[in-house]
Amino acid sequence: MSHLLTQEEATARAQELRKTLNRYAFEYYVKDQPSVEDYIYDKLYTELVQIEEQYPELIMSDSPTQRVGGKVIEGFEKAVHDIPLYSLNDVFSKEELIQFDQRVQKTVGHPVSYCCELKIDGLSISLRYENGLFVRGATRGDGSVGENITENLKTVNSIPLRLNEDISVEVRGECYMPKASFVKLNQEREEAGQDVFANPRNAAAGSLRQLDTKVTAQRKLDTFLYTVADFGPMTSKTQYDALNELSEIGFRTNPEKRLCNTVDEVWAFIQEYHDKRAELPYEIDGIVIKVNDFDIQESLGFTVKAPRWAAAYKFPPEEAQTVIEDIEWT
Ligand SMILES: NC(=O)c1cnc(OC2CCCC2)nc1N
Repeated sequence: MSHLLTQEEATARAQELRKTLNRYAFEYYVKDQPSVEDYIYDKLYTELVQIEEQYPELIMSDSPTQRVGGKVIEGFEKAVHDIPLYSLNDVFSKEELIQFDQRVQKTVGHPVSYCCELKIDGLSISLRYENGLFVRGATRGDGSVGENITENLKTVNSIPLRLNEDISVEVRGECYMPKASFVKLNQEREEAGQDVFANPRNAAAGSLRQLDTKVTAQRKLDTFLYTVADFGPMTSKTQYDALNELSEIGFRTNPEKRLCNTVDEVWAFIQEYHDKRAELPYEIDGIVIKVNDFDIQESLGFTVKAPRWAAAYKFPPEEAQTVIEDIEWT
């Protein structure tokens, strides 16, 4: 119980509590390695809530008390992407994968290494940080203009409100609903006589388009980040290293990545995760293959809509689910 603190004591204590609580939350939601029991977190959280009630001017944007939502907004403002979000060229067979690799080698003049990642079936998001603080979150939209959903994304526990370093970057990734959360949500909706969501991707889209952020906060969404758009002071020269650097500065990244030196190694990764797909705690709809070296990516460039240095190998849809309707909101 915090006895009545002076303004100065409260300021110092609130800063210390934000720092400690954000570290505990990073360990729990991003590294999946909590270092303290929940009751410790809850006790400190309650103390911070009391201090913020006593001194509301001490409520900072990176305070964990801001995650519970509660703002009801009128609508979503537009969010212009200074650096566009690209889509991916799809391939559907080993032959098409080999053709992709041949085209890359022909342009580059030598074999290249690929960073292979699971293709998470969620919603693309772009996150902007200034001096370490989360300042804007947006949907992909048409790649150039999306919707500002910052208030909703603040309720997603794996999105850091403050990075481990006070740097300015813009990163992109996927916001998704874990399979277990999807099943539980649909059971609740069915019991309440509401429509159920066709799949976790629709459920995530529906959850992020909520104007009442308290509803978003209850939906247990999660993230995997995979692209650095504005590097700021980040130094990675390859996609594989960039994924590790994203994790170091505070983002949740998918651990199932693999550096492949030949198209046969890429194919082995594709087969391995096609077989593992059903046991993953989140839905994937394929594998993303990216030329690993950023300088070589730059030499390959982009077509109108997609990079020449990446391909998405698409898995056939899982057992056909009755798709009620796809929420048209990319
Ligand atoms: N859904 C995914 O998991 C995913 C999607 N896209 C990308 O990379 C694109 C982004 C810009 C060019 C390549 N990687 C991913 N892992």
